[in-house]
Amino acid sequence: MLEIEAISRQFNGRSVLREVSLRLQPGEYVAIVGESGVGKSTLLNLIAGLDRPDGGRLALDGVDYGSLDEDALTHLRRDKLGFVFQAFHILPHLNLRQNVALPLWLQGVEGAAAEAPAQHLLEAVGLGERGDSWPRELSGGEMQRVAIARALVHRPRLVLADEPTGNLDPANGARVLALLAERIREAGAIGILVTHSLEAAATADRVLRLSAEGLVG
Ligand SMILES: Nc1ncnc2c1ncn2[C@@H]1O[C@H](COP(=O)(O)OP(=O)(O)OP(=O)(O)O)[C@@H](O)[C@H]1O
Repeated sequence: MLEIEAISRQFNGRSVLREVSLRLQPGEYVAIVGESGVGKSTLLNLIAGLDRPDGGRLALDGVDYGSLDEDALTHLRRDKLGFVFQAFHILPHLNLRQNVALPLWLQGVEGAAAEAPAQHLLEAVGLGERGDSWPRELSGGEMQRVAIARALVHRPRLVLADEPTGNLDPANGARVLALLAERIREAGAIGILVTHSLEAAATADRVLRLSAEGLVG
């Protein structure tokens, strides 16, 4: 279970999140919408353990983030999280299959045991023929699909996606959203999709709106 209890975050004395709370059970997939600048990415970064709240509590499967040092948070991210960022963080010196296999390598999975699921995910995002290509050869939308494949390859308990279809045409956008929903449901994972697209949000089970009043469903 993901527990977010009254978390707050300020930047330079300006309050961005005020006592935001949310509880999600395994298998729940929600979309978060809201005006630009309201704090959606800030909230995802806190849930990912990439940033710390100024107040409140976050816990995943009973483990309180506040009790974890940076190393332990890195391990939690490595083992339990799949994150599709707005900037894709694709590594230029690895080919596409290797980029997708990376979360498995970090868990100590090697060789075909990592490459086969990576290839499978590349096929699922429509890049099955491109495993040997290099990131510099890709379009923005192709990079985005590689990032999504990489976020799902290690079957994470918690999938966070920040505007994952921003660079995609409607057909590829729909394909990626269907893949996200399918993987989350199949694995009984928790999914959070941040998007400005109401059409994309509708592919989740529930849509929550973030505003100054908090998250409203
Ligand atoms: N590291 C930071 N330092 C200072 N201000 C920040 C930082 N990160 C975010 N902010 C501010 O917090 C506010 C919320 O930003 P955030 O990116 O979370 O919004 P968002 O809802 O995701 O917006 P968008 O829909 O435009 O992506 C913005 O005003 C932003 O300038």
